[in-house]
Amino acid sequence: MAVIVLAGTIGAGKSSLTEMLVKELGTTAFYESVEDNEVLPLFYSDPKKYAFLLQIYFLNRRFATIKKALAHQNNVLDRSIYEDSLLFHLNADLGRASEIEVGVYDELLDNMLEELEYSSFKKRPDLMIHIKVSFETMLARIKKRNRSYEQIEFDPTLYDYYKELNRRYEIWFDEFDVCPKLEIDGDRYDFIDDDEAAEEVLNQIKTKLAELGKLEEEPNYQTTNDVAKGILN
Ligand SMILES: Nc1ncnc2c1ncn2[C@@H]1O[C@H](COP(=O)(O)OP(=O)(O)OP(=O)(O)O)[C@@H](O)[C@H]1O
Ligand SMILES: Nc1nc(=O)c2ncn([C@H]3C[C@H](O)[C@@H](CO)O3)c2[nH]1
Repeated sequence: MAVIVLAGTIGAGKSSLTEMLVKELGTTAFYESVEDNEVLPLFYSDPKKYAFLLQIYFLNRRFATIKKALAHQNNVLDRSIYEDSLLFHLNADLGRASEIEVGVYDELLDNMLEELEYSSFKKRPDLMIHIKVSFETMLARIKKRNRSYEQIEFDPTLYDYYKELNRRYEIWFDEFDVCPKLEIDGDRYDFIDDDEAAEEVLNQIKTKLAELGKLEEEPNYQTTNDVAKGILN
């Protein structure tokens, strides 16, 4: 069984790579709640009012997703529960959550992580993949995807928010030690429009999975270096 989680800043390419990866590996995708998320547009229109509510919403949805995902043999999760705290604390540092809210949230998150770690699930991800992008690429991708409430034209303060978020993500990933990890260069590889880049990225992931013993022999799957062949075990 392999649980793969994709991490990265806003617009890094997590949903896109999730889709590619599940096709390649024949596994199941679990996407973050965006289109059906009624709190997200509220948060962007009034972050101070809705930061805490959005965070509780995401935490609840992520926990439910993890429970569902762990019922499957192999799966890919678009964004991990380990990033929630990073996003919330950035908002808290910007004065969008009170001290009490921060305390309640941190305790709730700890409780949920403990539940994943020690109770019936007993499961950490098998691989964390971080898509690293520069701030310039982050801005370009947010623009390209064009969700109205995420646009800097909609709220110019988002420029500093995005810049700080991207900076914190790099530190967060360097320090992340919950499970094996891999970084993909999202600036270098346009895995959306360039087939060779897509193949290269998939090969990097499959090679890492093979190193971890999470790919098994299967002739339909091949990497260019021939190290990793197979489906997730
Ligand atoms: N490597 C890439 N090269 C070029 N374009 C990309 C790449 N990755 C993603 N994109 C494009 O960038 C935009 C954002 O990608 P995507 O929605 O996958 O990001 P995300 O990390 O899931 O974002 P969010 O966390 O905000 O939901 C999309 O328009 C997508 O087509
Ligand atoms: N504040 C905040 N906390 C989270 O835990 C969180 N998770 C995702 N998001 C925002 C980023 C994208 O706009 C959009 C899709 O990723 O949702 C979050 N925002």
